[in-house]
Amino acid sequence: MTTPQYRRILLKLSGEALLGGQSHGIDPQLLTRLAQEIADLTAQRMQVAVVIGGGNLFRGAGLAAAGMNRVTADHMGMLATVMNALAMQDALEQCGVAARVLSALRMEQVCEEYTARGAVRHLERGRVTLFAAGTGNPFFTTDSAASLRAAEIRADLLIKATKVDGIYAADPKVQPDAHFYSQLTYAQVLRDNLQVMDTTAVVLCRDHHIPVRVLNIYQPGALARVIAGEAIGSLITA
Ligand SMILES: Nc1ncnc2c1ncn2[C@@H]1O[C@H](COP(=O)(O)OP(=O)(O)OP(=O)(O)O)[C@@H](O)[C@H]1O
Ligand SMILES: O=c1ccn([C@@H]2O[C@H](COP(=O)(O)O)[C@@H](O)[C@H]2O)c(=O)[nH]1
Repeated sequence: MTTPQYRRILLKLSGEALLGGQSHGIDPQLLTRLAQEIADLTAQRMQVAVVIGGGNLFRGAGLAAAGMNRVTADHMGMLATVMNALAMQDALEQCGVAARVLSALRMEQVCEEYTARGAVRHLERGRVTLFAAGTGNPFFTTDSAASLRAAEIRADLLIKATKVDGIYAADPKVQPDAHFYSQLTYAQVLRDNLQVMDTTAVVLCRDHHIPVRVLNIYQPGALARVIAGEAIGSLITA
């Protein structure tokens, strides 16, 4: 086993990718595989915090485009992230790993309320912490929540596990021949308006010196390889 290159990471998992091959909900096999990969990291004494998006269930912008009040729509989006976090908490527990969902919106019958101190305490005790309900505010995304939480808990690295292999000069789903970047700066991502992560998230990571690695969620073993120091996907640094 190689020595981990990081002590505390924040892993942002795409909600939409959790669909796997399904038309809605969560692919149970994909969930179990991801939970096992997270469990493998904790076995190396890594502290792992997780943010899961809500794109497999609801996105506020999509609901608002269909006519719903945007704030209500974003509340639904945030609740979707709570459901995904609860599913991952269960999958982790089935792998024998202690996990806690900490929500930015209070729902004490369901999970704990997020506080930075509470999160760090859980992490230091070896529990995977799942940050749910985004930032707790409408008009934000879970990418922004991931960078905010990464700054609050002083994560060494933010990993964005998404549906593409990394960062390209343009959306590879639109331009399949777009140039792939293995490493780039926060300034370049912002200047070229690369849409893989929203601007707020990139700026927060830049201001708090948090490197960001973007990789493909569908690539089994990618997390362990990154933690061992392999250069998979794309790395954003200063
Ligand atoms: N320059 C780019 N490089 C890489 N991907 C890009 C780029 N521009 C746009 N994208 C798109 O961004 C998507 C990832 O961003 P998005 O925020 O939608 O994430 P997500 O990981 O699916 O999150 P969620 O489902 O949780 O909202 C990729 O699937 C890709 O199609
Ligand atoms: O801080 C936040 C984070 C998220 N939302 C809403 O949730 C959905 C799902 O998140 P994704 O990042 O799109 O996966 C998002 O579309 C927003 O509607 C939020 O309001 N505030």
